[in-house]
Amino acid sequence: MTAHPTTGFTSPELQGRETALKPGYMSGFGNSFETEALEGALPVGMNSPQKINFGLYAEQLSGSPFTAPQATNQRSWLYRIRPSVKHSHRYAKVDKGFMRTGPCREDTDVALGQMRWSPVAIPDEALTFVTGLRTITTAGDSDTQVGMAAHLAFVTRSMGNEYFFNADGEYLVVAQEGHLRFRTEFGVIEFGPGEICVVPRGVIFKVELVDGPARAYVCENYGGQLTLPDRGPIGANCLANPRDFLTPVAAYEDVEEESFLYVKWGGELFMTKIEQSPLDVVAWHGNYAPYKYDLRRFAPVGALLFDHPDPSIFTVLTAPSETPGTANIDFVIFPDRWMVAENTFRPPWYHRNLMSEFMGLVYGVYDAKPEGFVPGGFSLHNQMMPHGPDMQAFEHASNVDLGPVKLSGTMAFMFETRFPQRVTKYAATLPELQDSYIDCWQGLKKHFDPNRREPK
Ligand SMILES: O=C(O)Cc1cc(O)ccc1O
Ligand SMILES: [Fe+2]
Repeated sequence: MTAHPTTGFTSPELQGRETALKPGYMSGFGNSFETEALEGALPVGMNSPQKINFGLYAEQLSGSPFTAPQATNQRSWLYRIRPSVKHSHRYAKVDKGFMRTGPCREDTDVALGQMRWSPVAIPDEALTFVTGLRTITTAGDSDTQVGMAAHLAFVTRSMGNEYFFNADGEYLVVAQEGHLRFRTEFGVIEFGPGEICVVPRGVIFKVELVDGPARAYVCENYGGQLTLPDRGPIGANCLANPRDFLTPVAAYEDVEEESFLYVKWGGELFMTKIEQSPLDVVAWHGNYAPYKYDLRRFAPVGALLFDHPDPSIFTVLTAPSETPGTANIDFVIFPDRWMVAENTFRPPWYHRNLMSEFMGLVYGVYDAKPEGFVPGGFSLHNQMMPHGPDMQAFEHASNVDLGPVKLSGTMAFMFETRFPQRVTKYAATLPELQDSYIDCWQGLKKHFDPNRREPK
């Protein structure tokens, strides 16, 4: 496997070398990349010559309208053994299992309120990334390209001659247990707990296990692509830095055997049989491609003297809407960090929010919920539903001596959207749904005393 000579990112050369860059990846966010698995496969200076080296076909994959402004225009050119159109016969609708797509208003008896689930155990049955995808919430409408879905993915079996693409949105996959290998049209991405992988809408891939059964949280973005947030007065550095995003170098399969291509389109699942592997892209260039990111590379910026800033300072990626500052999705993390604020209630404040908040915990302890919110579990604080630290966290944070404290070994995250999130029937009927969640605030005491003044 060799990358394009001009990029310098050739995987064999990097193998075994102590380098910031992992073998097989190119660094940067939203770059115009170019990479070839066979030297000379990329046409030079043009996209579509009359004939292409090695008898390859040229194909454009557009992630934005052709006419999108330069800053949001996304497309890649793929040089492949056969064009994708040869990768499909007639599509047949197949059982979509527990996959749901917004708008989805399933009849559930679930009462309005704050919700939390214990981790759902990885099932014993054989599940691929496709059959093991279980939708927890949906928001907005995939047809109008607004909103999102939050899913759990259980993977107990690698996909062999099965491949998949999602026409309804892009996937942001947050590994929680076990490593996953995404073999995509663009190359191979391997990642595990603490890392994320983003697969843009329409990109064909299959998922393999690396070290045993895996569980992941997945955000499906129906809207415009996830991008880096503007840093404003923070300046040119910190938070998620572009160089830490890794896109794979080209890698292809030249496999002539019957394969099954699954397609999620319009909220339904379809399948078509093809005669060969669709991962036959020998070279590609462009800025529309999958990538991975290690969340531990996130450089947090926070309160240096007093008060608790809004969690938007921990935004890793954002999918903007047409309204400035009102995201279709913000992907926010709560990583290791020092707490140093003086005379401050340090955990999240009590709040009610226009945006709805789906949270998960990859590992460690979340400071607002030391009990009950455990790795692999998840919670939903929907539009305008009040929430905040549980009684135990409130009493502790209100009375503890405020020296510098490091929150270590922790990684919580939030999928935050401007839309209300509708809970699926699957999620509403899970035995892991915690009936007693709201009791965590029941013990909050009345401390009010008109004569009590805190010392200045
Ligand atoms: O609800 C939560 O736990 C997430 C959250 C964290 C925080 O520091 C401030 C606001 C917020 O919604
Ligand atoms: Fe919140």
